[in-house]
Amino acid sequence: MLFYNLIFLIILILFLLFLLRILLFKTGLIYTVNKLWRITQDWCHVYQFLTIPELQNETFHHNPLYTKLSRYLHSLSSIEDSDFTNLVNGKNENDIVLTLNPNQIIQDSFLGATVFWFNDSNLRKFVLKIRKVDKRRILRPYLHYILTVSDEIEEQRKRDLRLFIIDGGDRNQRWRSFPFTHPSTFETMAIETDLKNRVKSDLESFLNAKQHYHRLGRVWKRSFLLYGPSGTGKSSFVAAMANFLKYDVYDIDLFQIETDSDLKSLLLETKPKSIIVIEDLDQFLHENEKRRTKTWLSSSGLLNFMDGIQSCEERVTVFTMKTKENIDPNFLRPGRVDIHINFPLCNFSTFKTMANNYLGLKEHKLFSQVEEIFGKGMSLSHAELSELMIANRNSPSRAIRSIIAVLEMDGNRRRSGLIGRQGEHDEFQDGDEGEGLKKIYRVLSFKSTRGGGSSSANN
Ligand SMILES: Nc1ncnc2c1ncn2[C@@H]1O[C@H](COP(=O)(O)OP(=O)(O)OP(=O)(O)O)[C@@H](O)[C@H]1O
Ligand SMILES: [Mg+2]
Repeated sequence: MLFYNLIFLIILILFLLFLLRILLFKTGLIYTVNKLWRITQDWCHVYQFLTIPELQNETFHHNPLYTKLSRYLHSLSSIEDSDFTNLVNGKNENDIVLTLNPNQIIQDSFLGATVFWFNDSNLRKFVLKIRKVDKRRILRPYLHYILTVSDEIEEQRKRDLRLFIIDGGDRNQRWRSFPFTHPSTFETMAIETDLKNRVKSDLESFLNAKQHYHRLGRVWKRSFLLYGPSGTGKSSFVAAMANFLKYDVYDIDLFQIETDSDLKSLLLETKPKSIIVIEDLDQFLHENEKRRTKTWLSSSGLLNFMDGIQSCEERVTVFTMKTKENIDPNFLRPGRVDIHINFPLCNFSTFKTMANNYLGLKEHKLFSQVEEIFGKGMSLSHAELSELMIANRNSPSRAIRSIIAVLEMDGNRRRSGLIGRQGEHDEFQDGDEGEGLKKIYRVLSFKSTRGGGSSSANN
């Protein structure tokens, strides 16, 4: 009997403890208990207060430690849990950042010790409250740790990529920059795995090849030509390269450049660790042949740029064009362009990758029909396929049926010679769809005067 009573008592105690836990969490009592516990601890310890003022006492110069500490404190997760926190906009309009409220106390721990920080905004200083017993043990390594973390955060912030475009209006400040947030990566692009890996390893070896280039007396730069019809992913590939390398992007619209020296000075204003993109080079070269005005960028100016005469180190240059036909081979020779990558229209394999990415389809009964049509030589660009898939994303069967219909319609038209696919011919029109990176960044309000499964990569 006694045994059963004991078991009953244990179960009852466990149940009550369980209820108490729920009560504490749900009602905020746990918070009050924690606070009381902290006050009790405060009574038992001797604390020391260290201040970090914003201005250095005698000189009234800015105290760099204050900035670094502020960066560190604002990155702490405990700032989210504290009673009062300010919400302000970050550097980007869409960022919301938490900042320390005056007299708000936040907690941090280091090497087993707990320290407290608060912001005395009237006197513009941060105050560190640290137990005397911990001070000798942790203060130096803790401050050192703060500086290291703060530098890392700053480094990361600086590496938030930016897209630079030419500001036609401002003669003094030619480059205008915006956050580069394009989500394209080599993983999200439907391109052959082999090509993807070759490009990635080429870029990786470029990153580590500074000494190698210099030993050979060459400028440490790499250049790519991406060519293929419209909508096959050339601009998306540039974005993927930037995200892979963590390089900023400078988008050069050759139509906005008036003279050779203009191009030169623009290049000299670019920073290392950047990709310089020249979209639709073929279009420019063809139009340039027609114009021949004196105040226009010359072919030799462009060739000098490609040769790296301006010595722009640590840059990757990317040219895009629809076709290499009728292009002066001088522009394409090795050294000026290191790697040529062809961007053809989709084949069945790229279609399957995109069906998997966009529709979550690995297999479907209509796939054999699609394969047959691709086998007959009919095709669509990645842009066309992705549009059809996105528009019908709620019904994969409908998506594939509409792709089949468009492919067949396209094939019939092409057989009867009604249309030629854009980009298969050397037709270059003003206001062409291919405004490249600017098209991607249409969201930016800045207006410029003009826009500006792969098969092979060959050295
Ligand atoms: N390989 C790909 N994988 C997945 N989607 C792709 C791929 N290529 C293109 N797309 C889709 O097509 C759209 C257009 O691609 P993008 O602008 O990169 O083509 P482009 O070759 O630069 O065209 P243009 O010559 O007209 O400038 C992209 O936004 C993307 O949605
Ligand atoms: Mg493009």
